Amino acid sequence: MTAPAGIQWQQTEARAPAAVELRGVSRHYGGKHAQVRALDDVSVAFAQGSWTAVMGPSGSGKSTLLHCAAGLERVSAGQVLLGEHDLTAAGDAELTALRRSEIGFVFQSFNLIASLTAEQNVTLPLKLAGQRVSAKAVRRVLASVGLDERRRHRPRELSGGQQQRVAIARAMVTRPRVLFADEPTGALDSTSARQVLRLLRELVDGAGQTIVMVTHDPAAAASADSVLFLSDGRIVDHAHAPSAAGVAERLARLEG
Ligand SMILES: Nc1ncnc2c1ncn2[C@@H]1O[C@H](COP(=O)(O)OP(=O)(O)OP(=O)(O)O)[C@@H](O)[C@H]1O
Repeated sequence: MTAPAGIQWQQTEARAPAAVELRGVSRHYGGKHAQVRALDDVSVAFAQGSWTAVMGPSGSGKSTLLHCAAGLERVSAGQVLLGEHDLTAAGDAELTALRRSEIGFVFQSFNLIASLTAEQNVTLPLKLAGQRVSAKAVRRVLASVGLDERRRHRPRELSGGQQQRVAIARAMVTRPRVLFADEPTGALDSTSARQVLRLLRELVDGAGQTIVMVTHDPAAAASADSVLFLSDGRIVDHAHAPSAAGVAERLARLEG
């Protein structure tokens, strides 16, 4: 189904409240004469407990959408609502506090701190958020990603897939309202990628986690509940429970 550009798009038909919502969000870069509209009047609500993949050609605004929704970047116009919090109205200190307690972020390149063990990497967000550090809770979250026995290892002593699972544990330790993932399987071999996608599915089905994930990989996108397609900074299509072949075909049409 093709949605008209800029249409308000609800993530599921279900009436679950939105974990994060963008209302008429635009993000422009550059000056008056060479302006790029990275996001152009995007409205979308991501329901609690849903997993959405964001796809689109290179430069279509996927990372910008993720960064604006996660409060990593300010919008040029519109509103970003994270539950009851309006990120666009928040001052810098409030935004930092919200990012630390309500948002988890996973990157393609893991971004673990090389000098810290897996356990210390996972502990860090709790310390930054000023939360009590429970060694038991840290071990529990490492066990939930299958890495309790590797907790004393440093990133260089772990495989890419293991490092990404530590990064997911680190993002999840503060129990964020939304987990944002930017190409989480982009640097992994297919077996490790499948493991990471299985883990994300467990978080959604088992813990009701909300996930918004940018990916270029149709197989990864097909692991999500639904897929949002961007082109030129606008939502132009969406698919619910799509197959990898269906996703690849829609993407090819956009890239064509
Ligand atoms: N800091 C910036 N300054 C100027 N233009 C930017 C900046 N960040 C992004 N853009 C532009 O905004 C548009 C959207 O970029 P964005 O990175 O969101 O796209 P994307 O879909 O994530 O691309 P890719 O798949 O290649 O990572 C692009 O035209 C890009 O060049």
